[in-house]
Amino acid sequence: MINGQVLVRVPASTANLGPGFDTLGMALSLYAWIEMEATKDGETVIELYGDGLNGIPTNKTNLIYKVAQMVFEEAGVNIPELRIAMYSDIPLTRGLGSSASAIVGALVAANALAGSPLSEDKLFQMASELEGHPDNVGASLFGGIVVSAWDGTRAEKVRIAPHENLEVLVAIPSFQLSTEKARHALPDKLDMKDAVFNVASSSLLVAAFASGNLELISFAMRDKLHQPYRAPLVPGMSEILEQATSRGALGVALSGAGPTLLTLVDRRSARKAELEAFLLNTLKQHGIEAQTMWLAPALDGPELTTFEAGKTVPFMERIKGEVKA
Ligand SMILES: Nc1ncnc2c1ncn2[C@@H]1O[C@H](COP(=O)(O)OP(=O)(O)OP(=O)(O)O)[C@@H](O)[C@H]1O
Ligand SMILES: N[C@@H](CCO)C(=O)O
Repeated sequence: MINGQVLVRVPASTANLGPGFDTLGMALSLYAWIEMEATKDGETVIELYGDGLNGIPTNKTNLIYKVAQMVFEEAGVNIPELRIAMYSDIPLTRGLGSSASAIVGALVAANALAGSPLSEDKLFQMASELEGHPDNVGASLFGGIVVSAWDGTRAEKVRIAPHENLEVLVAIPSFQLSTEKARHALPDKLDMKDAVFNVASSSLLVAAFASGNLELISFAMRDKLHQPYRAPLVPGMSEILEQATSRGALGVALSGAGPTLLTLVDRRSARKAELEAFLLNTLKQHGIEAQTMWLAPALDGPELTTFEAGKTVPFMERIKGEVKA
C-alpha cells in the first residue's frame, strides 16, 4: 500500500448514443472526484460533499468502499480500512453514468493506493462485470467515444477520438429514473426488422464517428430497440427525438437509461439557442422541469494525482476551481 492519498477525477458518460444499446459510450466533460487513503486507526470514514450525493450511504454499504475492497482482494494485498471523500457534478440516476463514474473512480483509486497491481484491462473487465454492461464504464475509463462488446465473460473495446467540432447539449429532467426501472420497460423479444434497423444504424454511426462524417449522424442515430419502449417514462421524449434535428441538432438520443435527453451539436452552429429553448419548452409543455448543460466529449479517462502522507489539504480545497456547480 502506498503511504499517502490518491485523488481521481472521473468523467461522466452517455451510453447507447441512440442505436448502440449497451455498446456505444462517450465520456463527457462533467466530473466526479474521489479521494482515498488507508486509515491507520482501523476506522472507515466516508465523506460526501455537495448536494449532488444526497442519499448515498456513508457506511460500508457504499459502492465506492465495496469496489475498493474488491480491488484489494483481487490484488492480494492486505485489506485496509479507508478514508474516502467524494464530490460529484454528475447528477445521480439521470442517465449520465453516475454509477459507472463511482465504479471506475473506486477501481482506479484503490488500484493506485495498492501500488497499481491491476492492469487497465483488468479494471475494465471488473467494471463491466460490476455495472452489467461496458458502455458507461468503458467511456469513463478510456475517454472519448468507446465502442465496446461484452459477452458476459470478457469485454473488448475500441476508442474513437471525437470530432473536434462535436459539442453536446443535455436536458436533464428534475426527476430520477433508475437504470433498473428503465430496463424493465424493455421487451423480451424484438421484431427482426427492428433488430436489422439497429444493426445498420449503430454500424453506420460508428463509421460516421470514426471517419468524422458529422452529416451522417442524424440518419444513423436512430433506434428501435430501446427508446420507443422507454419513451412513456419520459414525457416529451418522443417529440424531442422526432424534432431535435430540425431544430439544429446533428443527432438526438435518450442518454443511457434516461431521463436525460442528449443532442450532438456542431460547435459552429448558429442555432444553439433555438435548440436549447426547444428542449426546455418541450419538456415544460409536458410538465417536466429540466436543466440544460453544454458539454464537450471528454477526451481522457480518469486523472490521477497522488499526495504524500501528512499533507492534509482539505478535499474541497484540492478540487476547488474545477467544480462546475
Ligand atoms: N458516488 C456514488 N457512491 C455510491 N453510489 C453511487 C454513486 N453514484 C451513483 N451511485 C449509485 O448508482 C445509482 C444510479 O445508477 P443508475 O445506473 O440507476 O443511474 P446512472 O448511472 O446515473 O445513469 P445511467 O446508467 O443510465 O447512465 C444511484 O442511485 C446510487 O445507488
Ligand atoms: N446501456 C444501458 C445504459 C444505462 O446504464 C441502458 O440503456 O440500460
